[in-house]
Amino acid sequence: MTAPLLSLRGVSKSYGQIHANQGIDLDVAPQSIHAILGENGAGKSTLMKLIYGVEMPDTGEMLWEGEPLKLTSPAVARRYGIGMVFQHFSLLETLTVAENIALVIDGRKAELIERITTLGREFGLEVDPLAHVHALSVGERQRVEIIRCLMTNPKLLILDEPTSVLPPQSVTKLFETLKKLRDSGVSILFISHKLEEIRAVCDHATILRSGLVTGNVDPREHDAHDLARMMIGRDMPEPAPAKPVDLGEARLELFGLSHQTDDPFKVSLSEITLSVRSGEILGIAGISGNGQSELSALISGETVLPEMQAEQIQMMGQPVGQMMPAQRRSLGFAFVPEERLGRGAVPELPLVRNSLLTAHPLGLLSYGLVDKAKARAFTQGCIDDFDVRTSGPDAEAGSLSGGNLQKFIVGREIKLAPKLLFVAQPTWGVDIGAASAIRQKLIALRNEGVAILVISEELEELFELCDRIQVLHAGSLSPSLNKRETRPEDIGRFMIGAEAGKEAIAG
Ligand SMILES: Nc1ncnc2c1ncn2[C@@H]1O[C@H](COP(=O)(O)OP(=O)(O)OP(=O)(O)O)[C@@H](O)[C@H]1O
Repeated sequence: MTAPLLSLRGVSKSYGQIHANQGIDLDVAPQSIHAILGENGAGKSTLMKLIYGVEMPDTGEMLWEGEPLKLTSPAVARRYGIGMVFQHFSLLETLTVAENIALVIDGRKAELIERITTLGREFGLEVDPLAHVHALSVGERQRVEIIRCLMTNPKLLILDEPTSVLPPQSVTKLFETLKKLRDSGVSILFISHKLEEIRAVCDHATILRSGLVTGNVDPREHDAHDLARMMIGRDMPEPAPAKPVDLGEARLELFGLSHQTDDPFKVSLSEITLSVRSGEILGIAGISGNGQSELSALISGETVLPEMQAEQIQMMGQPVGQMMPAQRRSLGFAFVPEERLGRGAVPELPLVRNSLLTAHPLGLLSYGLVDKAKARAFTQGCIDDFDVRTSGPDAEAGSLSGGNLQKFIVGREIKLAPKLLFVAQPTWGVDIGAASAIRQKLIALRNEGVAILVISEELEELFELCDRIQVLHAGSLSPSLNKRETRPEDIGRFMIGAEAGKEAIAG
């Protein structure tokens, strides 16, 4: 290979007892798209933090174009030409694109607008510099983040799971952009759990397992199955088939539910009708920002309806529109919110305390006090059953890697033995092995007669999991589509609103 742009030699980083990166050797070639692959908690984010100067290695050395590299902060990294686009965007919603960029890039406004437009045209990152960020789709926001990074003229661009937030159309566009960037001389480090994407866009892949490099391959020469084996160290389990189950009673029903909002950042819902029965999984497809969070809040009880609409949401045959979340849970409802930190778990609290948030009715309290032994046993059960990689029940939720925290939250809710389970983005950020384990558990629950509602942006996931699918677009829900009679393209048309008003195949 030509002399590397960036080299790491024997780089290690530990957090207390946890060896997040151990003796990492890595060479990133100029003009390459280089994937970093690994299970949840394998150490990918830690490695990126070292390369972007957010953290410093305990031992080992880094070289930039053959010269020793010491990064004491992201500002130093940027001076070398290392840029990073984070998974969670950092744009201010009330400002325009140009104003956001002006916060970090020097230059007169007219000049910045000109540069934003030129870069956009050159790399397929078109976005209106005068648009307010709140009015942009997720794909457009990501383009703004990438443009902002490009305006610092990076030689190395780090993208942390850039496709997890994007609808399929934008993923294809992003890949074209990345190839153009590579051809113009930029190297890209790309973290993703989606093996097919890595095969489509990357020319090199480094695989991490438990903080160690376990492989360096050309991903185009290996199929997704091979890559998965290198990541998890064993073969992938086959998906569990959904058994034919006699459908039972309706456990969640929404009757023509409309909900208006004056908030310009929120979506009003119109005439939402759906029903989930015992023994089935209903999926809600759609690009986020089309009313998913508003619908979730209404179902979970975070948003309570006025009295006249109380009957429009029913759980286990009872009107719940006016009930608080805890009352709904007492009927046998469990919920995994999309946002793990803050909504699904409190980052500063240990896992054992996070168990109590929703599992306290399982006898974890006695006479109003926490039964410590029971709470620990429940938490340890979740950790064991859902293969949560952590030091134990006392670990702070915020110290778990994203995917491991997701496994913990899904596990906690499943262990409540709900009658009705609502999961938003069940495998967001979860690695391929754990994602298939979570899906298997959901299908097993369905086979046992639980009613399950899933919101997901990943069509493949919905096709694997669901019996029926409905698509949410601009606050309206499509008719129910029976999975067996539906193709992904049919769903895709509803996702972009092209099918609105047409009759669909009833499920
Ligand atoms: N600030 C921290 N304090 C304690 N432990 C940490 C910290 N940051 C990371 N870890 C631990 O280091 C290990 C590697 O985590 P890292 O976030 O790098 O994994 P990852 O491969 O990016 O995972 P994911 O795909 O789930 O995001 C994990 O065991 C994690 O719990």
